[in-house]
Amino acid sequence: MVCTIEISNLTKSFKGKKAVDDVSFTVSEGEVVALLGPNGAGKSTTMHMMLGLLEPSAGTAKLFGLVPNDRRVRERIGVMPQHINLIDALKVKELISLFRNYYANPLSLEELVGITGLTGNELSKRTDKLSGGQKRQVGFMLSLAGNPDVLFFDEPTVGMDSTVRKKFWKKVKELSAEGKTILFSTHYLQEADDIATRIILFNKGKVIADGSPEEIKVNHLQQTVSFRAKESIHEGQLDKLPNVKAVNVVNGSYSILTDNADAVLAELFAMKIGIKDIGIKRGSLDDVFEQLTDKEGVS
Ligand SMILES: Nc1ncnc2c1ncn2[C@@H]1O[C@H](COP(=O)(O)OP(=O)(O)OP(=O)(O)O)[C@@H](O)[C@H]1O
Repeated sequence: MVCTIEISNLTKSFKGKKAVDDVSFTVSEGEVVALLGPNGAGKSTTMHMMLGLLEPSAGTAKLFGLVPNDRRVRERIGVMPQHINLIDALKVKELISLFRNYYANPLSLEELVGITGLTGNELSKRTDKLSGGQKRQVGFMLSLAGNPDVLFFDEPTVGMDSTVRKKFWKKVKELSAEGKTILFSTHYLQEADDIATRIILFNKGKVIADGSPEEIKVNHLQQTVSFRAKESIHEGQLDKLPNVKAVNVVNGSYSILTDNADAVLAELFAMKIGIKDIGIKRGSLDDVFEQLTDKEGVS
């Protein structure tokens, strides 16, 4: 796999406080990576350093082995920032033409319109007459103008209604199928779970988990083993078992929180307490997010 993005020990401090703290990772060609994390976790700051919009306090960000501000990099990337500022005096169509002129091999206007599905009426509007959601669609279009290999979307779907949001992700999936590398930040765990091949979870400026949505769930998610028992269980007996993190009893039904449900079940059977009505529940990505960010203590 060709390494497209290489982040090494990236750090950014604002007034002595670390917004991004010694972050390292690589992204290979064709990956769809979600940067996930609570407000202020450092996602945008990391992205801005990758794009050469912010100078790192320490460490490096390289794209295609080059510094982000290199012209050869700029020609191969497309960016949809969190706050989209369009030139007010221009009509959408004029703005797109302007952007297409920046690139050696731009997509045609027809291709770009086809991708985002804006109507002729919207294309003839001045950009200051667009709604917030329409501005984001134009931002999406502009990010694709140069037919880039790598796309960066910073919280792309904020302000999009559900229809536009669905269309947007459908298109992103198509772009990914074409082999484009895509990096996006989001607060919406469902989006990350549905779209990303990989999630990098940020908290307090650090990467606290990195893997496919499935790997993150398997490696980081605690499970709940629930059961009833024919024999009585002494108080504290379950808490002493090696893989048990917490025990809850409601009306004779036990719930055990654990990282290893198989081991807990083996221990319960070995106790010969006649366990029955056994259930194992593994939570969602939401639970992982809460567990990991809580453990690290979100400020
Ligand atoms: N220009 C700046 N000056 C001072 N502090 C900043 C600046 N930019 C970001 N920060 C701080 O850096 C930290 C990380 O911010 P960042 O915007 O990267 O987080 P984020 O994960 O993208 O958050 P959100 O999800 O809210 O967009 C925050 O504490 C923020 O206040």
